Amino acid sequence: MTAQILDGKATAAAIKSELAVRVEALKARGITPGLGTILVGDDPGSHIYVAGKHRDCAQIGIASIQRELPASATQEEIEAVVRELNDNPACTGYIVQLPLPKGVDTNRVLELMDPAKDADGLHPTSLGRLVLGQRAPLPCTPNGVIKLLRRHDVPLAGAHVVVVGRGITVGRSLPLLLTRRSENATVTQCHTGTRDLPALLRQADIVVAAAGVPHLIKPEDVKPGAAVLDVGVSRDENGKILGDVHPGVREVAGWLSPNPGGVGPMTRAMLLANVVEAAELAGAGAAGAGHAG
Ligand SMILES: Nc1nc2c(c(=O)[nH]1)N[C@@H](CN(C=O)c1ccc(C(=O)N[C@@H](CCC(=O)O)C(=O)O)cc1)CN2
Repeated sequence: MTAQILDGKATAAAIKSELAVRVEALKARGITPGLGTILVGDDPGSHIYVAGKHRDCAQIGIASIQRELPASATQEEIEAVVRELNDNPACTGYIVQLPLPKGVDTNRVLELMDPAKDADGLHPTSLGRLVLGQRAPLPCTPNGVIKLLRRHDVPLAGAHVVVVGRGITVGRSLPLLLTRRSENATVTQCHTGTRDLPALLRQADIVVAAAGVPHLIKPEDVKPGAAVLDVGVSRDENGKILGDVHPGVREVAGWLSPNPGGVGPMTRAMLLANVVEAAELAGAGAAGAGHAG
């Protein structure tokens, strides 16, 4: 068997075209969505991702507000930029690119953000709302995983999904999304402390590998026909991406999201979707207020 490729690049392009139409409609009503980014330090991956996010914005008509700080920035300096974007009316939503440099209190920075401007779904209020089943911006990579599966008709209801990883951008929140009634999957969450990971992987209908361990998922660990999504990113000495999934898995899996070209572009598309949706909601609120007055 050779796996069907879950093409994140093409799927993200289709989603971006749909979003461009919605941005045009917002602009016709005098609303211009603006995405802000706060990037601290020299992490090469983070610079690539943030540049990609602003390229995407330009493509679909979202305004860009970029803030960059050196790796030596203090907690206070970073927090001052957060406050500035909270107060900046051109910035309708923003993100703090993670990871922040060592020594910075990430949770304090995230908590200081105006939750109404959280474009990443990583503010404690957004994550709390997700737990409670309330409307909230969804974390971009988990939402991208689900949209990628849905747009390729991979069955989710009743599926056993093994999520490998417990980081805040993917592993922590993906099970929350997958177990909503609308998805109805059953999730086993694994991590570096999991005993006999291969035994659990072999039971999975869907594997989401987000551990950041190169080639952790081997062909013999995958049930024939399963969907395997490669989310983890490590880099070799030349900066080339090494995913969590061994290349041989392609011969066993039924579906495979490549890395690069799989979930990464979907993460960026879901960020744009959060920005557009927040602008639409704010616009609807403003219109409602106008009628009431
Ligand atoms: N504030 C956040 N920080 C981080 C998040 C996040 O969702 N919010 N997720 C990751 C990084 N990330 C988004 O910021 C991200 C990762 C990958 C890609 C992407 O398009 N990757 C390309 C390859 C690009 C390359 O050559 O390196 C692909 O997979 O094809 C976009 C965004 C951690 N931080």
